Amino acid sequence: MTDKLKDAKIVFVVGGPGSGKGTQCEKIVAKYGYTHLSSGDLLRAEVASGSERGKQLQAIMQKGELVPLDTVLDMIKEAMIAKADVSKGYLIDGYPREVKQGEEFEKKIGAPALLLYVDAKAETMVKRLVKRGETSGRADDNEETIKKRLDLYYKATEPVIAYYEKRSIVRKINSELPVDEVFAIVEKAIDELK
Ligand SMILES: Nc1ncnc2c1ncn2[C@H]1C[C@H](O)[C@@H](COP(=O)(O)OP(=O)(O)OP(=O)(O)O)O1
Ligand SMILES: Nc1ncnc2c1ncn2[C@H]1C[C@H](O)[C@@H](COP(=O)(O)O)O1
Ligand SMILES: [Mg+2]
Repeated sequence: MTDKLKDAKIVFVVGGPGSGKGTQCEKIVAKYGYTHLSSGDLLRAEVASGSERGKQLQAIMQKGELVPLDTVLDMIKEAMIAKADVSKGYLIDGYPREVKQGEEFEKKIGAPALLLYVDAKAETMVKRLVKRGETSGRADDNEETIKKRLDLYYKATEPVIAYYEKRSIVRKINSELPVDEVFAIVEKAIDELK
């Protein structure tokens, strides 16, 4: 574990592709001043840098697959340390994607205080992503890759929720509702943390 992060308030934000994780994180940042770290955004920044590693990551992400655990965990840890002196809390969005990622995070960084489980129906997620794909420029917002991302979510990521439910830190958020109504549920979960 890293000393600089030993007292960090950590919130995992988990949910299917297009469930609304990033949308809710933005609202949490605006109200609570937390640090938002999306593993997907960190990876896309590496891709955008044009590095050799970025090229390899792009190929994996375009197929809707998961990048290697160490790559993403190192990026998150580095970004957390960079904000350690000023952060009021961390939103770790899109991580863990599988139980092993959660275990390794806890060994190397620390334990989450809360897991926000952003829940929407598959049909809703697909519709949102297809629409987002009209303007996002994301190489993975196309129907073929969306299907793979969804399949992988149900297979690899849903078990993460069951794993943390045993510790009673999971708050399920109904993301079928309009954005502000979803946020009202999120606020209650964050307020309980204080
Ligand atoms: N409650 C909502 N109602 C309607 N549209 C929503 C809602 N929440 C988010 N959206 C829209 C905004 C985006 O265009 C799209 C996906 O939301 P977003 O927050 O980017 O999802 P996400 O971060 O979970 O997806 P990804 O896993 O692909 O990063 O859906
Ligand atoms: N935590 C992660 N582990 C492995 N791969 C990841 C992780 N977070 C993001 N990725 C890769 C694979 C995803 O399909 C893309 C996009 O992520 P998103 O959360 O939808 O922005 O990046
Ligand atoms: Mg997102």
